[in-house]
Amino acid sequence: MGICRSKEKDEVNTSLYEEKQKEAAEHEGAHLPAQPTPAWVEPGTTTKATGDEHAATAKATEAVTNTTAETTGAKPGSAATSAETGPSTTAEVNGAGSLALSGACIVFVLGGPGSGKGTQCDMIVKKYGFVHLSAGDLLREEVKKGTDLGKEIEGIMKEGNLVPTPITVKLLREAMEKSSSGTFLIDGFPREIHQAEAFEQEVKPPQLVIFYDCPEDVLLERLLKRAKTSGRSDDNKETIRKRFKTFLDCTMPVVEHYERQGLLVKISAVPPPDVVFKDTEKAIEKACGHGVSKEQKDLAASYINALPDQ
Ligand SMILES: Nc1ncnc2c1ncn2[C@@H]1O[C@H](COP(=O)(O)OP(=O)(O)O)[C@@H](O)[C@H]1O
Ligand SMILES: Nc1ccn([C@H]2C[C@H](O)[C@@H](COP(=O)(O)OP(=O)(O)O)O2)c(=O)n1
Repeated sequence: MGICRSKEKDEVNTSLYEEKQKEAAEHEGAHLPAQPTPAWVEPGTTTKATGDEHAATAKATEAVTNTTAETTGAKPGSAATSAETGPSTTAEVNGAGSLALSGACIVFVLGGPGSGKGTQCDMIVKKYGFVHLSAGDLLREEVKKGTDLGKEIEGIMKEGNLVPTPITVKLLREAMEKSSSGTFLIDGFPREIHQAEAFEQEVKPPQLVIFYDCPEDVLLERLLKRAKTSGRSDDNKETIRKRFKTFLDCTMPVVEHYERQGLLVKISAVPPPDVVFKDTEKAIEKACGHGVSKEQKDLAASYINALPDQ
């Protein structure tokens, strides 16, 4: 294995940062801002950094913690304000998970690279009006910004590896908090057990986990076809092979984890999209009810807009 991140690998950031802070204070009297402890790290449980592999994580997570406070406008009780107020975290402030999202209906959408997660999510949104959040898209948006953090993320994705959990969970939680909807499709997440634990602690557990099952030869063919138009730097043969390995090593344990919990619905992703969608519909309606369709929402909005001003 070796390419999956672990809770310990991400915790390493905290200890590296603490070491840097101490060094700076000792040698120059310089002061680095306090770093918020990730919600799942208990005080005093951080592990020691052991190699270069950890340095990349440290740099990337350090960048995200620094930009969090700058970009989020530091809402009360958010991870951003905890940078200023010490050890309190979102989970501590709100209890287990985010209070604002406690009533949300969450569906995780998993499957190998190219299994059709995005395709099915688009169809679900059209029919049921969920908010679709793709972890990969959120990370690619960061890359597009061209920031130091974006460059770090780009390097990790090009290698077919997983971006540190604190970064992905932060991006997802912020996107969820910005939305007024209570129903979310979280696509391409969690990619490893550690991500599932962090999300469940910071936000809440999912109602349903859909797994699109597809053999590698079919996935490869689809991805190579998609590569002609996607413009994605990770849609090349070498990176695709690495992504398959990451999926088997890191994400399949997540699939098995939710299967044991009775939350998983496994759907064959081999047939054409509309056939796959028939099974998708059944899974969604069983777990979340029919919800409010997009048409119903649009209709309601048109009535509200037509009301005369008070
Ligand atoms: N059921 C399917 N049958 C054939 N091709 C599909 C199917 N679902 C998706 N595709 C195609 O496969 C490629 C990968 O689909 P996408 O939805 O981007 O996958 P993912 O989000 O899982 O990476 C796309 O080019 C898409 O058009
Ligand atoms: N939870 C996640 C989701 C995606 N990533 C990174 C690593 C993945 O190879 C890339 C692309 O993921 P995305 O879900 O967009 O695409 P594929 O399912 O691989 O086609 O993003 C991550 O590190 N953590």
